[in-house]
Amino acid sequence: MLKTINEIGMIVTKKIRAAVVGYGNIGRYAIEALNAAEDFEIAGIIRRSAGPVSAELAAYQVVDSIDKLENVDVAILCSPTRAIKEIAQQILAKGINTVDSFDVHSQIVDLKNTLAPIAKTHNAVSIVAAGWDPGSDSIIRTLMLAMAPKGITYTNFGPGMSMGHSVAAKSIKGVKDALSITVPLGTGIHRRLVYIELEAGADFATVERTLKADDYFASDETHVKQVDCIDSLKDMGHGVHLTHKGVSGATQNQMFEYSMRINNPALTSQFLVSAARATTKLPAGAYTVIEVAPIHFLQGETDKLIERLV
Ligand SMILES: NC(=O)C1=CN([C@@H]2O[C@H](COP(=O)(O)OP(=O)(O)OC[C@H]3O[C@@H](n4cnc5c(N)ncnc54)[C@H](OP(=O)(O)O)[C@@H]3O)[C@@H](O)[C@H]2O)C=CC1
Ligand SMILES: N[C@@H](CCCC(=O)C(=O)O)C(=O)O
Repeated sequence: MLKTINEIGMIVTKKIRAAVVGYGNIGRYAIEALNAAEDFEIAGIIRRSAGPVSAELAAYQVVDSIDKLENVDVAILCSPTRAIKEIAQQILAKGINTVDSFDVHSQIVDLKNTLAPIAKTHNAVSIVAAGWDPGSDSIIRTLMLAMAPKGITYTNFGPGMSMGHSVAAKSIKGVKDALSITVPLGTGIHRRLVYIELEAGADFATVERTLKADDYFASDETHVKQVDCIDSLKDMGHGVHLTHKGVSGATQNQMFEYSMRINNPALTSQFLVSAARATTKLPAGAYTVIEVAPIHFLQGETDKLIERLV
């Protein structure tokens, strides 16, 4: 809940009004997660083209610009990673908080530093890279390092569907649909199996070459296979096995593990909603998840949460 002061100076609480930007996999599950969170209400859904509204969205305002929605506290950006920087800048400049699950790890610092001055100028908050990896896994890696500051952490994904890699593959000219499966080879090394459904007349060899040169794939062993129908292969399950072996103080051989098997968009969207809540509790600026106090992600009174969790 948001605490605000009304016209006669009284403190009142109200639900956090969230807008969902982009109605793909993450967008769909974001609506589900918002509906399950009692401190949120859905201000509307922003699509590139508002078009005719499908039955499942009939209960919501579907618009092509955030300006057409009223009193939005936070925009949950469910757009492709490569569109996030542009969209976040525009929305923060209107004084509206943003959260995203931007997942190009090497560009997160740049994204945060680009958004921070805009957020501060317009009294808004942005939490970037707030899915599960980057996102909740980033917090686990941070904790592991706090518990054993010397040592090596391995992040082993899958096997499962990477949304980021699938979106990157789908964006290549000539690709109708794509599914990128991440296969763990151990010690943080992965193989990519990318299934591609081509547009009529597209050349497979050109698509394969373009895909293998894309930053999402260039540094991993990548196999591209042409198929007739992506939908018949698609399963949005994924997972991670994180390990850290290191040293606490001067004592060696400290071993930590963290594992999960998940529905990828459901977890990503849930954490985005938790991050959207956190934006309402922070001073203006841009943050990664490891810079946010964990309690800010949760609904409820501070003392009660401390009693339950600490
Ligand atoms: N950090 C993490 O842990 C994770 C991050 N992600 C990130 O989430 C992103 C979205 O994934 P997913 O929901 O599967 O993707 P989808 O392709 O299913 O959905 C993206 C939606 O964004 C809109 N869109 C499409 N192209 C553009 C564009 N060029 N510019 C602006 N908007 C566009 C469309 O919605 P509309 O037609 O309504 O406009 C589309 O449906 C991925 O790129 C991935 O990087 C995903 C999972 C985990
Ligand atoms: N960012 C990922 C989530 C983490 C898994 C991953 O990075 C991978 O499979 O390569 C995704 O978009 O699904």
